[in-house]
Amino acid sequence: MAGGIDLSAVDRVEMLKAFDETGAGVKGLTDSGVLKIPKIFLRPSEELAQELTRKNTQAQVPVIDLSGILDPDRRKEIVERVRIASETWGFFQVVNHGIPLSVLDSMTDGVQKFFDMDVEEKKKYYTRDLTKRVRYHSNFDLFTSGTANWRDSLSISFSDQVYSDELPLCCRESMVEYSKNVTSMGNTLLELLSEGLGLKPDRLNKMECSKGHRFSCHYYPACPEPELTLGTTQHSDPGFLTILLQNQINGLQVLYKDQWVNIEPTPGALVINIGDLLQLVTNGKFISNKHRVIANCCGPRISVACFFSGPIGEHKIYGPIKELISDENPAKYREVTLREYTTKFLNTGLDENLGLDYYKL
Ligand SMILES: O=C(O)CCC(=O)C(=O)O
Ligand SMILES: [Fe+2]
Repeated sequence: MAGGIDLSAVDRVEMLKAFDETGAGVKGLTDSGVLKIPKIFLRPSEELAQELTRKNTQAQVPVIDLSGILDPDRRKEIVERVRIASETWGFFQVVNHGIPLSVLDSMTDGVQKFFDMDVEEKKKYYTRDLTKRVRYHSNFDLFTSGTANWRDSLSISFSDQVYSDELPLCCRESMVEYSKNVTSMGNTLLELLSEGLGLKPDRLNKMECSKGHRFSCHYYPACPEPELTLGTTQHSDPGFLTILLQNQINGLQVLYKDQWVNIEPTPGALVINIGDLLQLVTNGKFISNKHRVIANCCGPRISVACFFSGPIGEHKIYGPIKELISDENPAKYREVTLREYTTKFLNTGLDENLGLDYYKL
């Protein structure tokens, strides 16, 4: 696809290759002082035209206070808020979640340190080989998407075993610490979500929804023409659940009632969202909502998305949970192996992905 701009497909591929070969990413462009963004980042004009009418500055994503979660009455309240947010927004922020602010700050500092390294140092990790556990790249879907995004990323896959000596030294300790904390929080959230579905607290964890997680550490440099591009194209997340840490620079937006709503950075808060696989196993009760990141004239914006996507690379099958379907409420989605599902996601550009529609019955 040649995107919606005046560029032949051949020219476009050449430009993408030239950009990719630098290994310097979008940060390299801003560091070199570009004043105009290269054509590969330009969004189609019809998409830009829609922007003017699609903003909602009033609505606010629910913020849920997790303090007192072990007290039975308080827990009921929290479960109810989590349920409502998951059925309506598919997004919420959590505060008083128990992860110390120092652990969050050290994680974003670690990401900053990684991207601040010399290009030659960073290049040691620059790869599009999906079998690598540590991958630094700009736009995982650079060659499959219509428009490139104004961001670079460092992607880390964790399994039960933590391969800490493979992690870049500048952020190793903070990543391992954050990974421990976020794993335990993922389990807690899946318990709350199970209870919100009227199921036993361990139901989703028993399905191994929180087994195997991956960090996407995004770096969004300041952009000289932010209104012409995006930090992240609109999409829904493919996994079960995402826990997102963001620094204090705005940009994340969620689509609510067909309008974009800002998710304001709140110190110490984490953003939680339901992914496509959780929508699939809950038979559509919880929604995996579209979101995106706008580009910004100031920066860098740093975020760390932690995706819980089930046991990586396995043939495990997921479909709507039996207790949630009935004659009146039949299965809306077919069963799918995790391998088929993941392969499909990774081979499709973010802006071309049909999400769950592909698995609808
Ligand atoms: O950077 C962000 O705030 C969001 C990133 C995101 O949506 C993703 O990695 O799936
Ligand atoms: Fe996302």
